[in-house]
Amino acid sequence: MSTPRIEVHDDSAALATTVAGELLHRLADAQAAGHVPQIAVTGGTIAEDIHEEIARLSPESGVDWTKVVVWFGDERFVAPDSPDRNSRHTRAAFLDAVGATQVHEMPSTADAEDVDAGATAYAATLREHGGGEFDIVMLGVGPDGHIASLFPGFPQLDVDDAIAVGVTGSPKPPPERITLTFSALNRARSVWFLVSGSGKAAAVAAALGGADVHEIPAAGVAGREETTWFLDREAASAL
Ligand SMILES: O=C(O)[C@H](O)[C@@H](O)[C@H](O)[C@H](O)COP(=O)(O)O
Repeated sequence: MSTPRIEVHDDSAALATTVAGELLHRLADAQAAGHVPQIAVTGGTIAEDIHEEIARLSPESGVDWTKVVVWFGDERFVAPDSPDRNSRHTRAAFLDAVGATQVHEMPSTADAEDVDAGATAYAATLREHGGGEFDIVMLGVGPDGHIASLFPGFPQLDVDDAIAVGVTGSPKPPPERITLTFSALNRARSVWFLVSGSGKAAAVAAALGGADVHEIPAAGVAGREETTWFLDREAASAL
């Protein structure tokens, strides 16, 4: 487990541009070394800003997005055309624009009979590709310290024999979701937390201050080689 590194940027726009640029830089380096990088993306508002910056900056980056494997850290278990689908937003924000072709969406209600079956199917797909050999996992953080769809006090926090699980009764709507587990997330070489706004400041301080993972799930994730908290000033204001 790597020691967390903290980067504080003036505002969400600077944060989004920095993260997008760093991601493209890492992907280009990996491809130059003959590696097909695997990343996991997240939902949420700062992620959306970052994704739009990736689309803007990618043409100059030299990254071949047909040689990047894209996974999702979590997804809402809703209809495929629902505006709640993270994959729908992520495709619109950058995946379609950059020409990504190796994108593994989590099942929707059209793909699986229930959320647990959907999680089982996604875990099987992950295992076909190495079982979560993520180079970079990007995670937004909720005001309650949740990451992906791992919420405080939920039983999924204690699941250590599966890499993806179903969630029902999510405190953040919609209620049904599929999420990677700590087991999967902590396999990543690099974990990047993407956090903007004063509403997250307490959760950021708690996560970095050694909070229990059952109270602040963000405290339960670290990369094997790198853990970086990309913050804006507001999100860093309680540090
Ligand atoms: O599907 C989801 O809802 C997201 O994956 C979720 O984990 C998100 O990343 C955080 O809730 C932060 O979201 P914001 O950046 O919008 O606060």
